Amino acid sequence: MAAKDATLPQFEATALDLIPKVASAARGTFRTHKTKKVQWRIVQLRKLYWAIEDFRPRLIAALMHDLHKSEFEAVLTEIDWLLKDCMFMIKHLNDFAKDEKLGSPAVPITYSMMNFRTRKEPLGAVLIIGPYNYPLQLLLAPLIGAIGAGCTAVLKPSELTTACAMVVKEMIETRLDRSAFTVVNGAIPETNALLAEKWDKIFFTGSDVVGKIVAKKAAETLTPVCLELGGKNPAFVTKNANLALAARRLLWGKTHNSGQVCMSQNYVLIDKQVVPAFTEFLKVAYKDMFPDGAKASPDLGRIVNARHFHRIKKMLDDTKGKVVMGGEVDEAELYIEPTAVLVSSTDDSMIKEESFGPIFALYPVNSLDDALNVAASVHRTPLSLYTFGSKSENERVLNEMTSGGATLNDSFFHGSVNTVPFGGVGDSGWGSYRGKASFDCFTHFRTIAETPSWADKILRVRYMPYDMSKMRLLARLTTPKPNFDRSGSIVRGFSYWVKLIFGLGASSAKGALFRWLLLLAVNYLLKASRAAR
Ligand SMILES: NC(=O)c1ccc[n+]([C@@H]2O[C@H](COP(=O)([O-])OP(=O)(O)OC[C@H]3O[C@@H](n4cnc5c(N)ncnc54)[C@H](O)[C@@H]3O)[C@@H](O)[C@H]2O)c1
Ligand SMILES: CC1=C(/C=C/C(C)=C/C=C/C(C)=C/C=C/C=C(C)/C=C/C=C(C)/C=C/C=C(\C)C=O)C(C)(C)CCC1
Repeated sequence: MAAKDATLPQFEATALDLIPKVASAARGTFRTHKTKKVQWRIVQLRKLYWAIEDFRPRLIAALMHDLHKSEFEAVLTEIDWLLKDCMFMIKHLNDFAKDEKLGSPAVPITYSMMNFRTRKEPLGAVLIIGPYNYPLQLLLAPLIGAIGAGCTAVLKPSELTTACAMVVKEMIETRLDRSAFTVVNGAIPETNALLAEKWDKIFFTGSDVVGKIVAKKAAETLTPVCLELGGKNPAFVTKNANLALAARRLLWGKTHNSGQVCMSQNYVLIDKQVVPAFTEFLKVAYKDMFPDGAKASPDLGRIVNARHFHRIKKMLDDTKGKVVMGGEVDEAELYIEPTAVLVSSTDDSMIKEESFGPIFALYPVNSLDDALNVAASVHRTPLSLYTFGSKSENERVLNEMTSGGATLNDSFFHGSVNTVPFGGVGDSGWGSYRGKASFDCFTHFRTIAETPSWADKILRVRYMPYDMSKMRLLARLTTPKPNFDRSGSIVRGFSYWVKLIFGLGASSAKGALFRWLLLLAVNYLLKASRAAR
C-alpha cells in the first residue's frame, strides 16, 4: 500500500480544440451500440476494478499530495469505496438491466394481453463533472453508474486536485475502452467547452453557484442534469441527547477529510441549558482524537488550497462569536484547527456561509420549536440534517424539516454506505445515485407495449365512427367506481358490505383468498380431529 515510490505527473489541461472531438467520439461510440451489451459493460467494470487496484499506490500518493489525505481515509472513502461500487454493479447488473414486466396494479387486467414491460435503455453519451474534496470517489462512482447503464462518458475532474486529475486520466484512458471513456482536464474554459457540447445527461457535483451555470447551459438543449450540491446542514442537540456521544460524533463529522464534506454539519442548534456541558464534551473528544494536538496528527487532512484556506479563515475572522474549541490556523501548512464557535445570531459569518472545512457554529436555542424555526430560516432544503434527542424529538425534527438525507444520533452515516441512494432536495441537489440508483440515474425507463393482432376484435371500439353505447360498456369494464363521496369520506354502500362479508373483512382480493383458505383449512382440521376422537 506504500505510496512513497509512486511518481505523480504534472497537471496538464486538455487542449481546447480537442474537446469537441472528444465529445463527438463519445457520441459516435454510443451510436455503434456496443455499450448496450451487458457483457461488454461488465468487462469494463471488471477492468475498472483492476485499474483502481493496480493504481492504488499512485492514487494514495495523489490524495496525499492534493489534500494531505491520510492513507486510512484514502482507502476507506475513495479506493475501497470504489472497489465495492464496482463489485456491487458487476454482481447485480444482469438483474438491473433486464426488461421488467409491468403487471397489476400498473396495468389493468383488461390490458394484460399487451405484454407491457419496461426496457432499461442507456441515456447515451454523458458528461461527469467532479469536485475536489473526494476527487476519486465523487468522479468515479457516477462513472460506475454510467458504465452499468450502458452509456459512454467523458469525465472532468476538479482542477484543484491536480495529481488525482492526472492519475485518473492515465488510469481511465489506458485501462478502459478509450473510444467510450475519456478524461478532459482543465478549469473553467475547458468545462465551458464541454458544456457547449450536446450530452444525453450531465452529472455535476460541486457548488450551487456552478450548479446553476451547469443547469442553465443544460436547459438550452433540454439536457437532463443530476446535481449534487452543497448545503448549510444543521444538527439539533436537545437536552435529552447523550451529550458526550453527540459531541464525539459531530466532531468526527468535522475532522474527517478536514470537514471538506458536503454533508457535514455547518451549525449545531443546541438547547441553551446544555451548552456548557456539550462544550466540555467536545474538548474531551478532541483530546481523545488528537492527544498531541490536531496539527501534529498524521490523520487530519489539510485545506485544498490557499483560496479555500482564506475563505474558511475569513469566516473565523468575521465572526462575532466566541471560539470554544480550537481556533488555530497556519497558512504555510494550509492548516485549520477543528474549531467550534459559539454564536448568537444567524447573521453571523459562521452560519451564513457553508463552512466546507473543519469549523462549525454552536447556536443556543430555547426550545425545539425555536431550533426548527432557525433552521428553516437558514436553509429550508439542506443536503443533510442530524438530530440528537429523545425518540419523539428526533421524529419531530424529521417530520418538520426536510433535507436530502438525515442521520439520527450521529453525523453523516446515511451517506457513509456506498449502496444506499444519496442526493439532495430542492436547491441542495436534483436526483440521486449510489447502488441501484446509480444505474437508474443514467437509464431511460422506456415503457413498451405489444398489441397482439388477434386483439383487434376487442380493441375495435376505439376506431371511428365512434359508438357511445360501446363507450359506456368500455367505461363499465375499465373505469373503477369511487368508494368515497365528495367530502372525501368512505361510502359504505351495498358493494362495501358485500365485499366485507364475502371477503371476510380483507381489504384485497389476495387477502380475501388467504382468509378463505385459512377458514377452510381450520374447518378441515377441526373435522379431522372430531373424526379421530
Ligand atoms: N452533494 C454532493 O455530493 C457534493 C459533494 C462534494 C462537494 N459538494 C459541494 O461542492 C462544493 C465544493 O466543491 P468544489 O469547490 O470542487 O465545487 P465547484 O463548484 O467550485 O467545482 C466543481 C467543478 O466545477 C468546475 N467549475 C468551477 N467553476 C466553474 C465555472 N465557473 N464554470 C464551469 N465549471 C466550473 C470545476 O472545475 C469542478 O470540476 C461545496 O459547495 C460542496 O458542498 C457537493
Ligand atoms: C470490524 C468488525 C465488525 C464491524 C465493524 C464496523 C461496522 C465498523 C464500522 C466503521 C465505520 C462506521 C466506519 C466509518 C465509515 C465512514 C465512511 C465510509 C465515510 C464516508 C464518507 C463519504 C462517502 C463522503 C462523501 C462525501 C460527499 C458525498 C460530499 O462531500 C463487526 C462488528 C461486524 C464484526 C467484528 C469485526
